[in-house]
Amino acid sequence: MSETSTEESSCPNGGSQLTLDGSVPVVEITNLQTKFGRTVIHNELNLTIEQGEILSLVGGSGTGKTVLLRQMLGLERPSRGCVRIFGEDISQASAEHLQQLRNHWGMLFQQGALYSALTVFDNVAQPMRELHALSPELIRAAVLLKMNMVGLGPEHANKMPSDLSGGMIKRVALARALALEPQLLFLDEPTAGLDPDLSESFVALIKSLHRELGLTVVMVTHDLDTLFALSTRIAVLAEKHVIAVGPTREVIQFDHPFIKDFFLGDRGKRALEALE
Ligand SMILES: Nc1ncnc2c1ncn2[C@@H]1O[C@H](COP(=O)(O)OP(=O)(O)OP(=O)(O)O)[C@@H](O)[C@H]1O
Repeated sequence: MSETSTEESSCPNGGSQLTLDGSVPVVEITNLQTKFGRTVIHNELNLTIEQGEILSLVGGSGTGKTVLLRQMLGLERPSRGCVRIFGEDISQASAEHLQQLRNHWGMLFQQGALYSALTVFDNVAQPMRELHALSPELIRAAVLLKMNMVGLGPEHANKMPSDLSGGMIKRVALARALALEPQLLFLDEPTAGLDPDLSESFVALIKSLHRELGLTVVMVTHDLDTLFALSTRIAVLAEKHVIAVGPTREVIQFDHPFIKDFFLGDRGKRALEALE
């Protein structure tokens, strides 16, 4: 885990605030502060994400979206405050426990991040093999099932990442992110680098997987079409914290220069019109 300047990163006693239906939120971030040296990136940042949401994080460049995502993944520790995932304080979790928790979430990195020396099959199988608990037959069946879920037939199993198009790399990376049947999926710029048609079909795939698997999704994206098509709520990062969070239509009404620029420029208006 990489270190920011840590002062007292911990959660208040007493456990998670329950949601309206009495369940524990999937993600609960409380009074989070992130400092690199003297530079404060986040301050008094709060965010709760409930089961089944697709929450998109947006904000200007350098507002700390990626850092926040990495903190939710347990890859970075905040300087202060609390990050609970499935009710567990992950900044206090031991490396071993964090590894177990990681099996409950999947991550799709921006560039796909496939192992270039491994075939499609082996890339998807890798998280399953790391469990050291599944037989080769079970892994084979599960890999083919995950490939099928993302629209890749068995004929692609022995291909190398260098043989794949950008859209296929994203699909393989998504199959790998889903390998351990996570309840929570993190997406970093899922449609970056895809042309509009591929982007649209990848969005449709995420939408159907979200529905079928009952996933909770946390996404960082600059792409307004992707944002509007997928998000059940949007959280806007500015001035070191979440300045607005809610359904798209509510957030875009919020009176803030970043929100006006980002959502109500020409591109934003076109994307909104396409949604109506
Ligand atoms: N390990 C680090 N050490 C020092 N500064 C860092 C570190 N990681 C991130 N930062 C700084 O924290 C700030 C937030 O970075 P982050 O990558 O989270 O921004 P972002 O909102 O994702 O930006 P973008 O939209 O441009 O990708 C940046 O100013 C970055 O330089």
